[in-house]
Amino acid sequence: SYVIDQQSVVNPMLSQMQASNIGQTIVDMSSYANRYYTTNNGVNASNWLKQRWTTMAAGRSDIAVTQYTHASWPQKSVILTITGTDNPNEVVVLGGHLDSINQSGTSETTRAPGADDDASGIASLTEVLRVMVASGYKPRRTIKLIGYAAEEVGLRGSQDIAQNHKANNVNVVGVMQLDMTNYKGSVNDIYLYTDYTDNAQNTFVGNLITTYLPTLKIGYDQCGYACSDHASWTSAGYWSSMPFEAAMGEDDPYIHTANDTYANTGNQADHALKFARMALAYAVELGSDGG
Ligand SMILES: N[C@H](Cc1ccc(I)cc1)C(=O)NO
Ligand SMILES: [Zn+2]
Ligand SMILES: [Zn+2]
Repeated sequence: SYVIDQQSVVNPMLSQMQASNIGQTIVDMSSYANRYYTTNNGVNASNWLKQRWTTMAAGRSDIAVTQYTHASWPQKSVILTITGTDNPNEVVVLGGHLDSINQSGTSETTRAPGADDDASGIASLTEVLRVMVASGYKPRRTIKLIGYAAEEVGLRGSQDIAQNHKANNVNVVGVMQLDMTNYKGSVNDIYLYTDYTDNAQNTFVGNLITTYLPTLKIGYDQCGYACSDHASWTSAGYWSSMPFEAAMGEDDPYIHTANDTYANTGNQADHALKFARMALAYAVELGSDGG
């Protein structure tokens, strides 16, 4: 049952969230030539994120940051775990992918800044982390923030991780994917994709938006294929949602090229801030349930 009852905790946190912080993370991540899953740049970008999240979690003994080693390529996924206080076996997952790609082929020096795809999603999650730590928020359930490796080459990092959670019978109660959050290509603000996701959870996410972000307009659409890491969790039997920046065909036209830059999303992160706020509400409302 998706009860919305944490207003006194969520609303003060929402007002602390700032687009400028999201923009800085996008700039930092897109400064690597690329974040491709097989390059040294790609490996270094993963290590950068691990260090960044580790620094942000300093002082919190309930927060651990690890890298997930994938057998057949060098770029690691990054997993931040906030262990729940009295209901830690129930797990809430929020993710985005840390890799990038250039559709013409990506070698060590090929330019693939991936500012929107998907530094924007990682940056949105990073702002969620910053505000949760600043507020001293401690969830009852365990919350995991995941930067997946190798999404662009077949959702491979999330496939490994989702299947690993399934094999270990981890009770993941919900998954949210943020892949491309900063290019406002359509009339509505947040588009909930209805294929390869869970309908009941999508309804909950819609209710979170109307409750906490009432000025935002919600759209619905379908990818028609497994278009991001949420599909790995769905195929492992978990409930996932994929809030996306635009309607199909109206998304960022620069993705998978050297022109997927912060400048090409207007050197601002106002659109991504909507997704960060939605993600915070999702994390706290689901994370605060006692079981
Ligand atoms: N294909 C996806 C992005 C993507 C997802 C949905 C739609 I509609 C259009 C584009 C991708 O590149 N993810 O990294
Ligand atoms: Zn992509
Ligand atoms: Zn993507």
